Amino acid sequence: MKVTPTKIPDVLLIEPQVFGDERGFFLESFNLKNFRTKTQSDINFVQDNHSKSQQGVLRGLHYQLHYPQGKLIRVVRGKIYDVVVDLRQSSPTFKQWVGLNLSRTSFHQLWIPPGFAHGFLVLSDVAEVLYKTTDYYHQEDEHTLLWNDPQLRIDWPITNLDHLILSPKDQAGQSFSQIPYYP
Ligand SMILES: Cc1cn([C@H]2C[C@H](O)[C@@H](COP(=O)(O)OP(=O)(O)O[C@H]3O[C@@H](C)C(=O)[C@@H](O)[C@H]3O)O2)c(=O)[nH]c1=O
Repeated sequence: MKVTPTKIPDVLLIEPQVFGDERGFFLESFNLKNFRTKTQSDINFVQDNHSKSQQGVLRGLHYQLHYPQGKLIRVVRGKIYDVVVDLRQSSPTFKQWVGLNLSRTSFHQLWIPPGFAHGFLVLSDVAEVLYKTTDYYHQEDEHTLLWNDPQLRIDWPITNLDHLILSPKDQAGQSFSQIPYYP
C-alpha cells in the first residue's frame, strides 16, 4: 500500500495494492500491521460503518467532540467527493479543509485522524461508503458543522443546487464560528 500526505499532512491518501486477474481483483482493504507502520500510529478501530446514498446526497460535516473518531474511508460503489476540516486549534492547519474524490474504481482510501469534521457529496448515481472508526458512535456528542459555512468556502463540486439532498440535521448545521473545537 502506498501512503501520500494530502495538503493537510495528517490526512493521508492510501492506495492499496490491487491484484487483478481473469477472475476479477483482490486487495487487502485493511491490514493492521501495515496500517500502523505506514501511518506511524497505534490506532485501533472499533466500529465499521456502511452507508448507501443517491446522487446529490451530502452527508456532514460531522464530528464527535469528547469521543473523537479517526476514520478510514473507502468507496465500494460509485464515486464521492470527500471533505475534511481540521478542528484542532493547536494544529498548523487549523480551519483548513481538504477535498478529494474517492471511488470504487480508484480503490483509494482516506485516513482521517481524530480531530476533524468529515462529510461527503455523492457524485455517481449511487454510492456506497464503508468506513472504520477508532471510537464508538455517541449520538449525544455529535456536532454538525454547516457544509456551506461562509468562512470555510468549501469548493463542493455541486452542479445543481436543486438536486442537493441533506438530512434535517445537516441542514441545521452550525457555522464554524459557533462550533466547539478540539484543543
Ligand atoms: C453514524 C451512526 C448513525 N447511527 C444511526 C443514527 C441515525 O438514526 C441513523 C443515521 O445517522 P446519520 O444521519 O448521522 O448518518 P450519516 O449522516 O451518514 O452520519 C455519518 O456521516 C459521515 C459524513 C460521517 O463522517 C460519519 O461519522 C457519520 O457521522 O443511523 C448509528 O446507529 N450509528 C452510527 O455510527
